[in-house]
Amino acid sequence: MIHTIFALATAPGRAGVAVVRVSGPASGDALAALTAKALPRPREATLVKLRDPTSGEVLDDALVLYFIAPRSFTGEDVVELHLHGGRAVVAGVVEALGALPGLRVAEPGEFTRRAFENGKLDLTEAEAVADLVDAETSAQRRQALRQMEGALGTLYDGWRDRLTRSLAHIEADIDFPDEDLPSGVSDAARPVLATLAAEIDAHLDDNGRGERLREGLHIAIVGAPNAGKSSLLNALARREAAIVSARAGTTRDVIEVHLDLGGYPVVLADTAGLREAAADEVEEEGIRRARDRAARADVKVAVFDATALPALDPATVALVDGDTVVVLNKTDLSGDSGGIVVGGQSGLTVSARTGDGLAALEQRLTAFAADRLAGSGVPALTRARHRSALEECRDALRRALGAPLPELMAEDVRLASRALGRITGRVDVEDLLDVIFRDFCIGK
Ligand SMILES: Nc1nc2c(ncn2[C@@H]2O[C@H](COP(=O)(O)OP(=O)(O)OP(=O)(O)O)[C@@H](O)[C@H]2O)c(=O)[nH]1
Ligand SMILES: [K+]
Ligand SMILES: [Mg+2]
Repeated sequence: MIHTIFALATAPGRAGVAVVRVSGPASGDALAALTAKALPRPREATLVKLRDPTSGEVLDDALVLYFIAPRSFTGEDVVELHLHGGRAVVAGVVEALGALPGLRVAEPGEFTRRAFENGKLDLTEAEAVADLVDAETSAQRRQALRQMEGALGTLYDGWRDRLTRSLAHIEADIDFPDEDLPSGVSDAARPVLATLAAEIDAHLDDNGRGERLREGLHIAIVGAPNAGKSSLLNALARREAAIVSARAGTTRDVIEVHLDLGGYPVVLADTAGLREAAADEVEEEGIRRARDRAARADVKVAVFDATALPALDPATVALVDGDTVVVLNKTDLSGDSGGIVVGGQSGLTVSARTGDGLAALEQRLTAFAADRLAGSGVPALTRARHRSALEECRDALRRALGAPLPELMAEDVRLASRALGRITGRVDVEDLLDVIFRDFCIGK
């Protein structure tokens, strides 16, 4: 029996409106039970009193919508209850729904999973629903919307169609080897497979742009103790996220803030000051974490202290590379000391205290973000899951191209096609679904 599921679709807590979603064959019955009335016309917002079916007590004056299968988000009968967003209202309605026969609370992602199982969405589109709900910046929103509209699914399905046609050619070769077919039909498949392998390679070779756009560009602030790293993080975040003090070795744990730089998501990390003689094992661990974070960051901000000039902290200098923005801080104290050049890069002069130079620093970081995350209009793969399936597909194509017999070629083309099909969910993906939909929150 298919259960009818329900859940609060909006964020929990007080709000102007809260939406409870119900999906499944008993949705209409549930609505009728709560209203003690005939069902409203489908897809037409209707104001009704919702009552507890047992006690008859009025729970809310609500706007309700009724969708009949298959014309709904999940492809099942769906009811949406737009309630006044108070905790007691929501609790009362949820409790009343739970008491009805055949209804149960939805699991995380279960609405979207049902939409997938009913053919309303492919897997990349379902994943995009989660990304859209999680999107914090405009670039993330655009990527999620594009994927939700099917940009990735269409690309992968198109590739899969080409493989299917090639496979037909190869199989013709196997089935009718003696017929007078134009010399070696499977030879005709070769250029098609080679082109596709090259296209997949180009798609994979994107520096993880789409995945990074989902997660944010990682920027690590590094420098000697007291260079002003935490002050700089706070100034960029426009809040006191990290403790600042005149004592060297203040910061130990890595402190992260999420920023929106020109529409690009950035995870900015403050780290412990680098020095040889750590005060204790806690600071030592902090420095280890700082180095680890610097090594994994997409971009580093190397902070030097203008009051320490002409000395430049050697541990920080050693970390400067092509992915580093060099910054000279505390220029409010140093008078006209001139700039610094580290690793061939002239440093930006800033003051975390007065805010001087911070706009230029933000611009430089935004340019890094745009360079790493901006798309060229081609949809980007957005998950490690897509990447590994595409690599599997490409490897199978390579094997197919080197296959000595049409039978072996056909087998590898089948494997390549299956790998593509798993991305969109066109082939057996039962084992994947729990993992994919587990990341959704309840009500999606
Ligand atoms: N005048 C002036 N003082 C600053 C500036 N930036 C930081 N400071 C001061 O320098 C001291 C150290 O600043 P922090 O931000 O704690 O330095 P840090 O690099 O995070 O230090 P650790 O966490 O110990 O490695 C504090 O007293 C700050 O107020 C600046 O631009 N100008
Ligand atoms: K400090
Ligand atoms: Mg600090």
